[in-house]
Amino acid sequence: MSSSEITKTAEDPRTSQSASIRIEHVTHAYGGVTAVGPVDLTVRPGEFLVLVGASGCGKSTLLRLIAGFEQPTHGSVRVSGTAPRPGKSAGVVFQTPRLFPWRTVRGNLDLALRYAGVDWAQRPTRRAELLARVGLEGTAERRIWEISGGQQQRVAIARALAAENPLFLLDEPFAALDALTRERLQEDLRRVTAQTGRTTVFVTHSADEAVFLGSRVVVLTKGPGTVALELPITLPRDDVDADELRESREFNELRVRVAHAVKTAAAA
Ligand SMILES: Nc1ncnc2c1ncn2[C@@H]1O[C@H](COP(=O)(O)OP(=O)(O)OP(=O)(O)O)[C@@H](O)[C@H]1O
Repeated sequence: MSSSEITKTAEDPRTSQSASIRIEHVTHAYGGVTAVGPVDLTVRPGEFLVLVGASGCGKSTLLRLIAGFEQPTHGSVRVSGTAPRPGKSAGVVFQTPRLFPWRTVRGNLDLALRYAGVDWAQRPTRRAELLARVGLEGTAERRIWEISGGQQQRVAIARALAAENPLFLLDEPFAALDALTRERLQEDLRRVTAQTGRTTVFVTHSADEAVFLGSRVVVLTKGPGTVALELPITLPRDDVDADELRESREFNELRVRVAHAVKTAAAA
């Protein structure tokens, strides 16, 4: 299957609500110290782009620029043609779930739905849809501190999906989870993004995770990060058995290629 078949196009109904991203000659400095760039990148509607690189190369900074939380020092970032608006242009998931621990799952999701302007009467239906989408049916009345770390991260994903933003940004969301939970969440995220067709940018250290999730992987050089490698991931995205995929020769060849590029870029 070619990468163009995997990457949904603008005509695909699943991507009609998806964002494009254009990053042109972008650098970002904190107090005069350049953290990332110069970077040029284009993300097409419906793509699942994964940014990989060594610690400190600027992955989170790039994601924060796309979210509009930071402004580029040079160059421009455009989401569907306009400057990103913090908290509006994208649903964002961080490494820690950042939920209200004393509230229930329902309470956390209802806040997100209210913030997204969803009518009170529609909230129960939307909430049930979101919980089903992230595999959390039956947990609505549990408090955040009563559920596991993996379940909390699922709530964070559901919350980020609540506003139906055309862009979904995730910054190492599974880094703190055990290996099995991490694999389950990767599988669910792969399914959810395939269902919604939403443009997604995901940050990770892991070559394995990058190849499993991405329709394209971008490896950054060590800080200040620039693009060291862009690799289309030509693995099937719909109706796949996750274990078979992880054990396939194609998956492992791509994984080795990305891991090698990360190592080389970090040493350069
Ligand atoms: N708010 C900040 N103020 C000053 N420097 C910062 C700030 N945020 C990040 N940096 C610096 O910018 C560089 C890139 O950081 P960033 O967090 O973007 O990298 P990263 O690749 O996401 O790292 P990690 O994988 O460890 O999370 C680092 O040198 C970091 O110390």
